[in-house]
Amino acid sequence: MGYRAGMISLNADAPVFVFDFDSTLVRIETLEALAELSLAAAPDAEERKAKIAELTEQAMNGHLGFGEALQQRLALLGLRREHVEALADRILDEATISVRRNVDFFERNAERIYIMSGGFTEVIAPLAARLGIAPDHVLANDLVYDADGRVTGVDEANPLARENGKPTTINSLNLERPIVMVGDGWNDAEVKLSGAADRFYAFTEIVSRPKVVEVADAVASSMDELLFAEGVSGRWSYPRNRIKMLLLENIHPAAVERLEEAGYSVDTMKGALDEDDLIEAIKGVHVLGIRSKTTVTKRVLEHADRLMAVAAFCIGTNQIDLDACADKGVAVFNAPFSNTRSVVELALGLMVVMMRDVADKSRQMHQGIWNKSATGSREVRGKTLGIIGYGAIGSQLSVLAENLGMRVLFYDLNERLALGNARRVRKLDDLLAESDVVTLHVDGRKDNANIFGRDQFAKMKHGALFLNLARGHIVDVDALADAVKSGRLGGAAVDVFPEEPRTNSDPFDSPLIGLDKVILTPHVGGSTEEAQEAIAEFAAERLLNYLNRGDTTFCVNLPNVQLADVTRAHRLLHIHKNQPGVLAELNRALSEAGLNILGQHLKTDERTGYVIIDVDRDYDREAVKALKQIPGTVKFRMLH
Ligand SMILES: NC(=O)c1ccc[n+]([C@@H]2O[C@H](COP(=O)([O-])OP(=O)(O)OC[C@H]3O[C@@H](n4cnc5c(N)ncnc54)[C@H](O)[C@@H]3O)[C@@H](O)[C@H]2O)c1
Ligand SMILES: O=C(O)CC[C@@H](O)C(=O)O
Repeated sequence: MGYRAGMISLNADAPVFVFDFDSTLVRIETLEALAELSLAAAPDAEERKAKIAELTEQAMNGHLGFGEALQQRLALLGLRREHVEALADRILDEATISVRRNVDFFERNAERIYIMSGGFTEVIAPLAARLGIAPDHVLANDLVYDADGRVTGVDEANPLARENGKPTTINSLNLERPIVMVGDGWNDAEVKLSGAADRFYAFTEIVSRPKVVEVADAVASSMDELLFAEGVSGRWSYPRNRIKMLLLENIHPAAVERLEEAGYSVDTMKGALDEDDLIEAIKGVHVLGIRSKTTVTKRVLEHADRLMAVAAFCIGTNQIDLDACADKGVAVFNAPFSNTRSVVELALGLMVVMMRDVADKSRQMHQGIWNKSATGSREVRGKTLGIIGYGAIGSQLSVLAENLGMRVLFYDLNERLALGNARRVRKLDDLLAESDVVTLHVDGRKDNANIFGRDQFAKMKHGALFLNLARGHIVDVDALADAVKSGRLGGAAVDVFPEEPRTNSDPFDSPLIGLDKVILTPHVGGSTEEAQEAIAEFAAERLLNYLNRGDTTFCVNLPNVQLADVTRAHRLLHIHKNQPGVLAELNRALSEAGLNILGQHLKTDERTGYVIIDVDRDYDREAVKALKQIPGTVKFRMLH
């Protein structure tokens, strides 16, 4: 279980915290979990479990006295010692996610923390031990067993077995005030309502009960939120669940899982949004996740009131106005490698399929035509492959194509290391004149619009094959359609188009539709299960590193700075326009604020400067705000 360490300490005048257990420190209700174990073989298991769940809800909402509900539920359970032990054995895995994230808070402040539950000491004990909470700070019911290990009830002398058990228990302890009660149920609310606690937080990470929320002093949807609200000097400068992420275009669930596990609030949508809808949706959003169909324009950014980062869960970032993002201090990330192998495999497959005319043969077969013939059907072995754009995809394709026995030529604007026996050509025309197959793998920068048109098709070998799995706007599709119709090209495979539908329910149109010798695929070069999962993990990690520690490694529009976690320091992150004087002003403000600087990094590009300063935690919080006022400041945030 991924528990984390850090530094969160309470001041001497801090409150005593009393935490409920079920649906607060753990995501389960103990009695329901025990029912799963004890009723596994019972013929009427479902009925009894439903009854137990109903009694739990009634008690938690205050419709049934807790003591009575406990007795009735125990009677339905048929519980034995081994069931209780089995649940205790796995209770660490049931800890609530935000509790795992804040285990250091419990460890460091165990003396001011109690766990109080109508559940059972034996089940709570392992988690309490993991959180550093001593047994005498665990207030819960003790089960009574008969000689055969059957549970016969609970220790009736314990007030927690009866109505108003929690307030009675707290009062009997004579704890220092103030006391903060945290829980999801009505019996937790009762502690405050009876005056036994000073503040009550309705804890809603697992379940939110309107009646409980209504009487609460505040709602804590996670431990982070609770610590923030209580002003506990903690690991996080801002509760993570208040940071809203919007992921569009059916991004793989692994990303959602990773980001939610880290404590952020994530909303998802299946399709892309057009500019107007995105303008509406982006308000209040801190992080936007997209793929290739969502365009992030300057106009969208003008309405992005909270945006800190955009993640392209793909390679291409041509759909994002990168400069406008930099000018707003919005960091943009992508996943430059994760789907490259998938594109390469599809390109190779399409080459073989086109060389053998498989698509047309398959279409004929579906029409009942048996056309067994070798005419026009060739091997790829020995043919010349011309790769335009020898980057992550082009260069991998080069290696695999050589392994199939192809001769490889490539053309790239930049110097690139030729892999294997591949040969770099200086002029595109030379590549076009020599290649049996020409494949495009250049990036989607604006300058690449229509770089491949009538002139280029005219310079290709007669009957050569053409592939575009890069970006739609790079190729003049009318010219491509004419080149196929005229027989100049022997075939084409196209995965990307100048106009692509935003969602699977929108229509698709292209001059290439219906042409023989043309294979069309709906921009799926990188759409494999492996690639999508790998992208999700890669991009989510980049976002977390940026949000949690300011690391901009792999950022495509801000200076890249690799940073370690913030420990024993507060981190100030200052993004500014790269203009004279900002750094001098920054240092002046830092010295005026009396900060003890533990570490400093500065990196600039032509547009932007990024300064990261780790400072001793003892400083004047107000003085630091002066950093925001420095002329040229684009964004300032703090992490601790
Ligand atoms: N079909 C899909 O699903 C899919 C999936 C992933 C990537 N892509 C696209 O594939 C393309 C290649 O991706 P990559 O990761 O290999 O990119 P990359 O940035 O690693 O490589 C691109 C290469 O093209 C070169 N280049 C750029 N413009 C050029 C030009 N006009 N002439 C010659 N060379 C030029 C660059 O110097 C670079 O070496 C991108 O457009 C990307 O968006 C498509
Ligand atoms: O998944 C997508 O929408 C785009 C895939 C591909 O074009 C990329 O840029 O990685």
